Amino acid sequence: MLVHLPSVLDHATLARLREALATAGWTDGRETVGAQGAQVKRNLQLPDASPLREALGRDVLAALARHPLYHAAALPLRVLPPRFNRYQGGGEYGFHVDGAVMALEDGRQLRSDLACTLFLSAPHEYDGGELVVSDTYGEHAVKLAAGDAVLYPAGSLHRVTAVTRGARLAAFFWIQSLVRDETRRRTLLELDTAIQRLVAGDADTTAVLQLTGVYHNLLRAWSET
Ligand SMILES: O=C(O)CCC(=O)C(=O)O
Ligand SMILES: [Fe+2]
Repeated sequence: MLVHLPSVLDHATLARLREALATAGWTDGRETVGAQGAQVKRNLQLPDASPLREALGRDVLAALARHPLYHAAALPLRVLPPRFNRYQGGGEYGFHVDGAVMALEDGRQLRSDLACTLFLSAPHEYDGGELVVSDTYGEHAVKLAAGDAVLYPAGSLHRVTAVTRGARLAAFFWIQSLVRDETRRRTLLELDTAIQRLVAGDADTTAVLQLTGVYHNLLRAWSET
């Protein structure tokens, strides 16, 4: 399931992040992947130890914390601090699957259920740079407005096509969800969305209450902490 999260960043925050990244010190993106990833990865990243990455990563997480669809779709339990990447001059990232288990800074581990890319460049600023996610329905090319994000399964084959003009800036990170199974996560999102629609309309409040109970009881049954 791919979920589009519109307007994660407001204009002011987006402008501030872009200004900070314009003068940042970038390093080879191959530093954060294994041998297989290194064969297909051609991009730049902010180094993990960079204080700028930490500060901007906090801004990204704070913006996501205010986004209702992010919570409804991801049901986040743990999140890896965001990284920032830059593709330019033919830079690309070939088909790969993200590592299943990642180390958090506090020594705990994170199972990467979901990956998230937050676009920081507008589509007209670069050619190429589509995030292509392959699933049982085929390949989906994603290129979003600056400030928008997409959630996709970290276990899906995905790639970023070569950026042949301009530069593509993005933040990316991984999420361990309270609900590991994608079908269950999708069911909860659909139920949640339907309930929100009923609440916004003129629905029978007793029925809405009952459905809300069903939602929470399914979440209780399916969530792992
Ligand atoms: O740049 C992107 O949109 C995705 C990057 C990616 O797939 C990765 O770093 O594993
Ligand atoms: Fe990836």
